[in-house]
Amino acid sequence: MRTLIQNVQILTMKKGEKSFHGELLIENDRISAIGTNLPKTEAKANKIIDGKGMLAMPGLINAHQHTPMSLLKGFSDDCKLMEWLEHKMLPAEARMTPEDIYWGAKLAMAEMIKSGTTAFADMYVHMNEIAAAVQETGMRASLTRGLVFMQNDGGKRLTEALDLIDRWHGQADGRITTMFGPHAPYTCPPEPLAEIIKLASQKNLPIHIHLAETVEEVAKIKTKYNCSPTAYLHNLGLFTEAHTLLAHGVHLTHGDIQLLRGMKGGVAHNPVSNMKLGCGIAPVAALIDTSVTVGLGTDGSGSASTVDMFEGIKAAAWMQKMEAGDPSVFPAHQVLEMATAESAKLLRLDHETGTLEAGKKADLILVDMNKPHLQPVHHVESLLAYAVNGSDVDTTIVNGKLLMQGRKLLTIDEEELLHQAAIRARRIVDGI
Ligand SMILES: CSC[C@H]1O[C@@H](n2cnc3c(O)ncnc32)[C@H](O)[C@@H]1O
Ligand SMILES: [Zn+2]
Repeated sequence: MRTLIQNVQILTMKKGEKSFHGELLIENDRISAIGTNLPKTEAKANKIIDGKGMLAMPGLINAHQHTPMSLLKGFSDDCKLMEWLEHKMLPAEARMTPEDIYWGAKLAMAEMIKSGTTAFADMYVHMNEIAAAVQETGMRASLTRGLVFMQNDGGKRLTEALDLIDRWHGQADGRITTMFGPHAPYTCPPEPLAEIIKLASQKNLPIHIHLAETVEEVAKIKTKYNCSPTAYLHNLGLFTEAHTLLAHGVHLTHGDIQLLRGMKGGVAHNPVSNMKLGCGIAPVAALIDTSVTVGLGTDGSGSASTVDMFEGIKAAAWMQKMEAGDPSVFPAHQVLEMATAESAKLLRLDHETGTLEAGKKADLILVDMNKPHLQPVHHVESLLAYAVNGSDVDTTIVNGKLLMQGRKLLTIDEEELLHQAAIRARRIVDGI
């Protein structure tokens, strides 16, 4: 199958490359050619997409998500993280059936496809159902069985994590990869955490974990282990043993950031969730100055209310400009890079996605720029970072396959999805 997208403005997100008018040829799952006036592309194509008025860019990569929490959006807002988690989310999650997880995950995937996300990192439970939803929807995902060791059934959960890895790593035409997912320093004692780090190192698989999200977490770990959450993970060898995706990293001291220097992986910054839960402002500039990779995530819509990465892009830029008291920090190109190429590094997918290049996977979106709020186009990247909304995405392509065109979902029955989500969400929260 060869698809040609012609007559389109292209932003590759390759370092130092400006946007240009041209064409892009997709052969099966990969980009085979990209540029201006490519020779004989029309003759080679089975399908032609006219990109007039559109902007082609790499699909956005959501580096931290809990997809089934889409069923809990708006259920508990305006309260502190621990209260939100312990009194609202956990009781609701205890009522979710595997089928609820499947439909909740699919609901988040529909929202992601419709707002320009092509790949995401997920941490949750009942991962077979989430993997099945990924297989059907056509998205790319790095899946993690979240591991909480507060009760005695941690062993069973670890077995489930290993089962996810055995069954799904590399499946769905390679669109699914897996990680280990110890939930957070405050839910994972040293012994099981050390075991997980050893397993991740042996299997050469990454670890996805929440870190230093609240001041309460920092105080808890200090009381329990007499160190910071970051030092706790460092002392267990995490940052040298495994590629690590750290979600949040809000409360990091200068000393903590030094412990992250040279780590494989990096930090998923979740500005919307952090602001909405009143957690604080992550030291993104200091992390980047220390050569720590910082990608962008939304967190689940149970906290963030939305998994629209274009909202995250705006929030990240504005939050850092405000914090620095300097509008020149985090310019448009840099925040777009966080949501694409840098997030790809966190998912260990940068050899395949994150930029538009011949040879890479065809994971890309077309943004419809022919709208009042997106005209005139002085600087494409400024509009993408500060003016585009998720609903401006017209077309979403993953692994060379169209998942949405003209805003119509092509792999999901939207009507059935909305019906299932509504009845299930009502049942789950009823009486909590
Ligand atoms: C064991 S699966 C994942 C687990 O994480 C919970 N969760 C969702 N968002 C957050 C967050 O911001 N901080 C900590 N934990 C979070 C989710 O409810 C699941 O129980
Ligand atoms: Zn989270």
